[in-house]
Amino acid sequence: MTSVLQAQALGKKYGKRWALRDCTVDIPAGHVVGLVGPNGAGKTTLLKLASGQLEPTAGDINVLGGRPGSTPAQLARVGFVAQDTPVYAGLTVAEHLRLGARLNPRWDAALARERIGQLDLDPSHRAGKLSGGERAQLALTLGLAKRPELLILDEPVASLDPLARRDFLQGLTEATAGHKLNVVLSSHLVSDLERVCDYLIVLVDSRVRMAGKVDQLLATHHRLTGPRHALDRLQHVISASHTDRQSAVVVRSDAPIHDPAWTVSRLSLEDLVLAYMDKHAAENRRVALEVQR
Ligand SMILES: Nc1ncnc2c1ncn2[C@@H]1O[C@H](COP(=O)(O)OP(=O)(O)OP(=O)(O)O)[C@@H](O)[C@H]1O
Repeated sequence: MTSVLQAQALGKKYGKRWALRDCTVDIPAGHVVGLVGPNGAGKTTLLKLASGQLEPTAGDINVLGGRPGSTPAQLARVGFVAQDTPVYAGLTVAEHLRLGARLNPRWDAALARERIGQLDLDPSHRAGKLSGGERAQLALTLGLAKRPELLILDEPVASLDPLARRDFLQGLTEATAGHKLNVVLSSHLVSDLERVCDYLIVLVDSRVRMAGKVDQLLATHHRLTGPRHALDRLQHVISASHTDRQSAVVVRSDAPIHDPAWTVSRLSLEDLVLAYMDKHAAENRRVALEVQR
């Protein structure tokens, strides 16, 4: 299998309003995939459609070769950790594990016990009394012990302090290193995604603006600074900002840029994501295409 998730013209309406519209995406297998985009881009809606919690209003979605949530077997293959790391406040850590064992046919009790031990969580502690970081770790443990083929995490670290975020992401990296686990993780924190993801998708207004392996994306995008009049010599402009004479431009190019008018520097992943999220970016790309003609 080459894709874990394929969506074709996928749409979801709440009442009269589209939350996700005409979304076409192909998420390859064998990666820890970061999903990033502005508020309201449709990330949570897409992830809920992928885990079978929502039904599409339009289009098709296919996860691990099946329709999300269509059968108990399909449900068992996909794990989902929602925003705000949902756990039952009144249940103890041990009761969460027992519940996980009862609800999940592929439950890995040894993995769950081992992780809870490593995290130094008291099994008799009620989840409502755990810190935000501990709750997130408990939710991740439940997601991993389900032994899914695809684990979906929707902004799992949003409310955590930097130390708890680091511990959570480290736990995720360790868990994925040992197993053939596909992960799709949404977050606004690009630096966090950079730490764990080897593939990145930027979703803006339901559309995939950028997708690819992180190392390839960084190798094929460049920041250029130079005189504004040299702008029309550039192709594949992703974003641009100008002063009267100077322009700072993000371009996509597989080949090195040798035009002496431009000073070329490397981009951070965060700058690259911002360039694609820039609301003028689509307009810039259109201009670049016109320049090419
Ligand atoms: N249950 C709902 N009822 C009505 N509208 C909704 C519902 N859930 C989401 N929406 C709307 O759908 C759009 C997409 O929301 P979604 O939560 O998927 O975006 P997102 O990219 O995950 O945003 P964020 O980064 O803020 O979490 C938004 O305009 C949102 O207001």
